[in-house]
Amino acid sequence: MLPEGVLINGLTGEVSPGTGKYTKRLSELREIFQDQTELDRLVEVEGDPVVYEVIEYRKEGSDLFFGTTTMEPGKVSGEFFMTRGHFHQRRDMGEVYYTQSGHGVLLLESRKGETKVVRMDPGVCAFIPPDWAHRSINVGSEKLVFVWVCNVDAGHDYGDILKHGMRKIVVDRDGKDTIMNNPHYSS
Ligand SMILES: O=P(O)(O)OC[C@H]1O[C@](O)(CO)[C@@H](O)[C@@H]1O
Ligand SMILES: [Fe+2]
Repeated sequence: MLPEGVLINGLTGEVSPGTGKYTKRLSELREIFQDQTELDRLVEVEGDPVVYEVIEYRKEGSDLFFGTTTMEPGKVSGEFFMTRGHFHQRRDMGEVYYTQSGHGVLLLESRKGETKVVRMDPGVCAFIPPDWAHRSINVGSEKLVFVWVCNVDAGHDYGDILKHGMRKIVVDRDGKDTIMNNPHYSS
């Protein structure tokens, strides 16, 4: 394993050299949005738009890996495009998100049910403590691009968020991103 400088384009999220990538489209995120009828309509009319793309840089044998998440702007009945959201399988491992461009909200929730919000504006480096669920939301009108750094063993635990939702949602109210209680949250 040798050191290496990796070029990250803060406007497009391109990683050179990257070692893997995936894309999430709206139809794959159906369960996490409030208005699924409107989501189905958007998928039909807009041809299943991309919501976010993740590109990673990972080296076999390293304890750390990093990458970019690039989120498209968009809404479903006023609810902004967001990631699935997850806890880490390893409860002792956190993460770092460093925003490069665009504007977002990082929604965090502890196991005890505390909610925190960190604004994702260019230059903000967000600390995600171990055992806090995290979801990023693009509240702007351009791409939201951020770099994340994590332990390779952290893993993703999507189960709890998928089953119960998060306690808060982020919606457009009169042109302003607004944090509201999730009417569909189930404890
Ligand atoms: O894995 P999710 O919740 O769909 O969100 C994707 C984001 O989370 C990560 O898994 C990093 O924790 C990245 O791949 C990306 O920032
Ligand atoms: Fe994570």
